[in-house]
Amino acid sequence: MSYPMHDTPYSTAAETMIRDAHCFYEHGWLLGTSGNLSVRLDDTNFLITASGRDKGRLTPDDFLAREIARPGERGANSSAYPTDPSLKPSAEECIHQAIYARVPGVGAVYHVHEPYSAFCSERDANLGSTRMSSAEMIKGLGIWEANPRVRIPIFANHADVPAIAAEVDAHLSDPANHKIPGVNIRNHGYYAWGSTPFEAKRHVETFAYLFRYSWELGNGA
Ligand SMILES: CSCCC(=O)C(=O)COP(=O)(O)O
Ligand SMILES: [Zn+2]
Repeated sequence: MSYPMHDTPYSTAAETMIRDAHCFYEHGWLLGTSGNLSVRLDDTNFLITASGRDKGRLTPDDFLAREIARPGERGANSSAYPTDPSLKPSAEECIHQAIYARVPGVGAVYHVHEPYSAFCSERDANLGSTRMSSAEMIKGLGIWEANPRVRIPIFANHADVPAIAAEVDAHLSDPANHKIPGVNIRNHGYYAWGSTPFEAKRHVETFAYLFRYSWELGNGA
């Protein structure tokens, strides 16, 4: 399977994810093949990491293109882009599908296994969300209001991943829930998205700071 030439949406998306994944890996947020990344290619397709790859050492051969499902549909559609048929998409593709289908203008979805998000999810499971209380860093989520009241929702980590995706899909079917560009999966890790890969990366890093801040401060309420 030949990798599309340089300076195509496919090659640019792959190169961006290789670079961003390496950065997250160095932080310790993608250890042991954990996490997955995707970038939109056009109106109807995105490029996603193949399942089980070393996210610290991704190569251009570790991605495959998928078609975006319609809202509420379970997506698992191959794409018109050339894709090695032996590659298996991320086991969590359906969560990426729900985010692309429900949130208008999403250009990238990044999922990391960052430890403080897991600590906070255990502590705050009974509340259903974690309060993000560092007012200055909340600006990194694109929220600039004074005294923002920001909480990131926590979803159950069902063994059946499509069941997680169905709950994320239901949550995002309400546009009022689009203000926070992320969801946390209990004792697992979080998803963050943005209109571009740059913005998705900024949101991943901002959530990492905010979860650690919340945990270190012991601020669970
Ligand atoms: C040790 S990682 C377990 C699976 C997971 O949660 C994950 O994020 C990676 O799954 P993928 O199929 O995308 O490699
Ligand atoms: Zn995961």
